[in-house]
Amino acid sequence: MHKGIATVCLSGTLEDKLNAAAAAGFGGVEIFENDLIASAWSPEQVREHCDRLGLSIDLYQPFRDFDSADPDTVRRNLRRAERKFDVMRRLGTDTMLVCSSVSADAVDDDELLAEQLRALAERAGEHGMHIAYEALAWGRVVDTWERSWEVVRRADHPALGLCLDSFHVLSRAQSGGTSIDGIAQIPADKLFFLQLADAPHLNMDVLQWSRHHRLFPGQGSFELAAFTSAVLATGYDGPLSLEVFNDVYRQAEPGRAAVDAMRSLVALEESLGREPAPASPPELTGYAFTELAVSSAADHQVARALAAMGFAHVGQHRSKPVQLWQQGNARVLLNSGTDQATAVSALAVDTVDPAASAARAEAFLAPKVPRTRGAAEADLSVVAAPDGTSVFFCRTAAAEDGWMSDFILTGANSHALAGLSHIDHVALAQPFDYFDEATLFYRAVLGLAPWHDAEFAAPFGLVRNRALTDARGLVRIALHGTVLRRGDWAPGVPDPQHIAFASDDIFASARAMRARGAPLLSIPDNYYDDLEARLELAPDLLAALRECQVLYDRDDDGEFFHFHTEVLGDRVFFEVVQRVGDYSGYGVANAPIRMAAHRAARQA
Ligand SMILES: O=C(O)c1ccc(O)c(O)c1
Ligand SMILES: [Mg+2]
Repeated sequence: MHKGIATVCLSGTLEDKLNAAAAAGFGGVEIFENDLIASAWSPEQVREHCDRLGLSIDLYQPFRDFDSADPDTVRRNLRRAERKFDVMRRLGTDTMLVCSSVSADAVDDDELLAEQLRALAERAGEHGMHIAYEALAWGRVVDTWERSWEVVRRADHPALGLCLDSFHVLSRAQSGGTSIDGIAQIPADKLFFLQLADAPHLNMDVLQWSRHHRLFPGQGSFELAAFTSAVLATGYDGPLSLEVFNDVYRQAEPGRAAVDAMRSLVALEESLGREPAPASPPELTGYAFTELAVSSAADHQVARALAAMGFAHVGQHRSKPVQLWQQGNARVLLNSGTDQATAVSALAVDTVDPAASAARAEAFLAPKVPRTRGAAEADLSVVAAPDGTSVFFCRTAAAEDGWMSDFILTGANSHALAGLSHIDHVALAQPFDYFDEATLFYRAVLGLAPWHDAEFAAPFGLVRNRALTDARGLVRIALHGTVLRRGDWAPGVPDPQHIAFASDDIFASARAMRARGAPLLSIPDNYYDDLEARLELAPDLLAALRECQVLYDRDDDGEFFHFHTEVLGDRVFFEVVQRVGDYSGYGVANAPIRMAAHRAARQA
């Protein structure tokens, strides 16, 4: 389908926005008048530039509050509209957006409102143009799509139709004010335009919600696929046009934001099952490995910690300063060949079809990471996640030509000295500005689904957590970040990252690691006193938790046990977890305890 984007979604001047939209592969744009008025280009020059870029101008939005109880205001608005039809002719566009009025003098009479819109449509028709009428959720009188349809139906003019905007419809539907049920019955020739935006569920003033928090489809919680399907069921075949007002995207580099936006439409089309969509995500079977870039100073520190946790140095890369450490099926690469401070530099997922995974990543515009590779080394596909972490597609089971054959085995044994079996999850702090982009990236590229969302009060600020996982829970990625960053007081671990390993006997793992001298994190006694008060744990269990410094959580599905190492380098630590029953969370309730404990450990 024809994909468009409103200029309000992107940062910069009109020229910046058009160039970014075209580079990301959009076929059209909606131009908001302010962008044109501030442009040094004449409407003809804008049109020529769009032609050169292969962009159509699908819609022009020149003004608000058209209708009025005051006849003189209506007369002036009609005169102004005539001038704008002229601008639209010069731009080469034929659809004008008119939103329902938010003004105190908005017409509160469907018949009169229909008459005023008919007068506008009559003039538009004379210029070969159309009016798309849109109900704003906070419109003074018309605030649902049903009411806007009633008015358009009454006006009964061929040059007047509807613009549906998913935000207005779905935000109102959340509070029960409207529903998508009747949309499919709108005649296609009366549906002139479709604007798409997602949003997180928030309980706040709808105008503020719309102006600051809209998101690209797939980044929020709205049912965009159901909404869009209802619209397409009418027979609508106009543009799918993104209209996202968002504080981050309005400041972000427009080229990158436009790619993110395009990714959201490709994903939406896939969920509609209409287009020749990218092949569905190949099944993931777990983590092949996680790679840490280690600074030379921390190099030995991380290796020592892994050894004390029961890992063995089982392999050395043939051509790079990279070590493979392994315990059970948990594999960690230590790469000392970068100049980076110690950090998670790559995730490698095991997929049943690495080539198909890579093709899917390409279809979703994931940036490829160029690699150097020695003779006879595995040809691995790598893309960059929004925070810069490399994502590899591997198939560890394919022993002959798999990634592990790039390593010369040391002969060390990888049996589970401390009971670790595999990587349970990887947790990555996200820069605030990339949080939503990262959600969509992992959702689209890896086919993960957003799972647990949580916000919690931590010692150094509110933290937002979002975990994404595949259907079987074999690849879990936990994203987190501060909701707001202010000032430079930074006593916590800056942008922490951790790798969590699974154990099926957490106490045995903790004891084994302690005996081997692992740098495990101490937990305050207060925590265990509170656990006892809250959860009435059996005395033996509580004693074991306290002795082993293990944190505990439970919910209706099961129980969760976990403990952590101290921070290695500036920001990385390890976690060991045990899931019991169907517990699928991450012990978020304990995160503030862990953060305070990391701070205390650094001061000690
Ligand atoms: O926030 C607004 O004013 C506004 C303007 C135009 C739209 O299409 C819309 O959905 C909202
Ligand atoms: Mg809109």
